[in-house]
Amino acid sequence: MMRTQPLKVALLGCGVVGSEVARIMTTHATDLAARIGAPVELAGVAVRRGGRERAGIDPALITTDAVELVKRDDIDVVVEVIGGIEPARGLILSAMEHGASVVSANKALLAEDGSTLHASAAKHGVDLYYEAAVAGAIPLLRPLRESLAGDKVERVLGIVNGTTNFILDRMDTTGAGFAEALDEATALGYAEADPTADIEGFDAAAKAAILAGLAFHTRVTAADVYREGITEVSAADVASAKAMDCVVKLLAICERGADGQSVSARVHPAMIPRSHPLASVREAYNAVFVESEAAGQLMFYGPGAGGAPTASAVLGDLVAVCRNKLSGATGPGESAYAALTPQPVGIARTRYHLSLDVADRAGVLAQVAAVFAQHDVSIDTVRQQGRDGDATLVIVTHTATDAALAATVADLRGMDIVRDIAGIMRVEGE
Ligand SMILES: NC(=O)c1ccc[n+]([C@@H]2O[C@H](COP(=O)([O-])OP(=O)(O)OC[C@H]3O[C@@H](n4cnc5c(N)ncnc54)[C@H](O)[C@@H]3O)[C@@H](O)[C@H]2O)c1
Ligand SMILES: N[C@@H](CCO)C(=O)O
Ligand code: NA
Repeated sequence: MMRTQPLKVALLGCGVVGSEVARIMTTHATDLAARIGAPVELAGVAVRRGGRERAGIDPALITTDAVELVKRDDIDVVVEVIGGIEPARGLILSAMEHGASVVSANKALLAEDGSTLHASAAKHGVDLYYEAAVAGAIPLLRPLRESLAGDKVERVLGIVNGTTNFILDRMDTTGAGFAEALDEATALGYAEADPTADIEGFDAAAKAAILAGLAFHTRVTAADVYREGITEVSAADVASAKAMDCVVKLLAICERGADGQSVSARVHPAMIPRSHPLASVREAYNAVFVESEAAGQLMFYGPGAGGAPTASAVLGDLVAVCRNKLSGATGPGESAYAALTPQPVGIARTRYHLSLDVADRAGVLAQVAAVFAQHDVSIDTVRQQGRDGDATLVIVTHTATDAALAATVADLRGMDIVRDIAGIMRVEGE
């Protein structure tokens, strides 16, 4: 039975994502009503600066006073697509206090202070959904929160930032350096005017924190995530990867520790074999593997950004929270019961690629190998290229801890026979 009284939605922010949310709410109104069981009505749109016409939005709905909008008694759901920590956090908390469920796309806020938002949602008996916050349109958080709630997730591994994937893909296909590829990403509208959050890995680290929290039923914040961006990835690194039939990707990796009591989350560039499915993720696409005990390996792939794809995820959440409102229920809240300990990256074990310029004379390889052995870092392969009395040793290790590799590199740097060390990069996916 269709309820005639509409559910009222307040939209906070009308930028890239917000304008698409408003458009889809209008153009799909009949279908949305049928799927929810009641019409949904856009009851107010908060913008930063008024006085501008916004396509398809009744000017009477526009306000520059988000604070008042979220306090309105008649609002059932608040959709927050402003971004950043404040005023988004204050507005969401106020909306919940006034009885509204919240849909947000705000990874920065969820990764910094998701538990405060979840606690407020629980206290006020409302929903907090945020599928759009990680990997845009790709259904990923709901599968983790709901579909896999009966399984035991062991590892989440993926490409969760489209801008950096675009840049690394260009470096791989054209041989361009980082700066040149970034310029192209900016010109094509993939990178923002200030690309820091993407290229330094902050965006991916926020997403990794959210994924780790959901996967392992533990509170994980952005500060718990080890983070390296892609600004130091050189054309030479990409060429070294190619020589090993690998490609460089910015990966987010969330793992349960071997002790069963800890979790590690990290974001860094890594070489992966071209035969690995993540190697075929091109341009600005995202892809995430989830490995769980009973299900095995699952792969989620699709557009991780953009107005319409992100709005698709927001609308899915809007339908879910509206259905919950009508049935008087709420969806899953925060699940942090496992309370695993977030671990520093030093304990994570990965393989490493490094390239050493050394003097080309008898005994050098043995001396270099001895330093690896001293730190219990086992060498998998060594490739030597001679040039003008010097030689380049391209070494790939077996799995080692970050701490052991760092100590090895520090000792190697102190040796007379080692002229330079370059291309230090983790190797994943083998
Ligand atoms: N664009 C994407 O591809 C994408 C993908 C996934 C998630 N997200 C997330 O969605 C959110 C919105 O991103 P976006 O790309 O639409 O950003 P945007 O900058 O295009 O839009 C944000 C809008 O909020 C407005 N705003 C700022 N302060 C405000 C206030 N106090 N009251 C009302 N409006 C205010 C700004 O004027 C701007 O128009 C962010 O949290 C972002 O991380 C975006
Ligand atoms: N800047 C992000 C947008 C989606 O969160 C990206 O490049 O993936
Ligand atoms: Na998503």
